[in-house]
Amino acid sequence: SKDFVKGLTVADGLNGSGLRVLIVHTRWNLPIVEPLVQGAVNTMKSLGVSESDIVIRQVPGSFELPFATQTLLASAKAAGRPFDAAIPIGVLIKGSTMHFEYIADAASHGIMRVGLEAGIPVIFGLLTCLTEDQALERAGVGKGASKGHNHGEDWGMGAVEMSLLAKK
Ligand SMILES: O=Nc1c(NC[C@H](O)[C@H](O)[C@H](O)CO)[nH]c(=O)[nH]c1=O
Repeated sequence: SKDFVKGLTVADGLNGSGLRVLIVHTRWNLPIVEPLVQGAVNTMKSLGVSESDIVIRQVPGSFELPFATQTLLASAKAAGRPFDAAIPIGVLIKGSTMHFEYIADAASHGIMRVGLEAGIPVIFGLLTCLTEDQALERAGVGKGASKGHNHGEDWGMGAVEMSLLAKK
């Protein structure tokens, strides 16, 4: 398999056709969140997921991601249209207070718990960055020549891979 990113390679033979995936993204830091969402969508489509099977919803900030993911997974299941995976996407950038730490801690533990309790793979789509440049780099829109790597692409691949793991 070709080298997808340093430390993460493409899992061979991923076929995402027929999978339904939920993306919940924040409006906080939207100029960085948008390329992350696009990276996840593009990668999932390249792995066979239909655009109509990718549902995109938004919330104010990362603290709202666990609740939104939980409630949207539950309502889709109740409607008989369950999701195979969810990708909550948010960008936390350290400010001058401890706010960042508390949200990062709450959101990361919350996102993990939602997946385990729902029995549906939930990808950790949270960037926790100390500077804006770090966040831009990890959304593939960095100011440097390389522009960095879009982690949204990894999250899209992970959603397909984890959905198939659960189905085997
Ligand atoms: O503070 N910084 C950030 C932030 N704060 C808002 C928080 O997530 C929540 O929406 C509010 O506290 C209201 O519940 N949300 C982010 O996604 N990134 C940040 O960098």
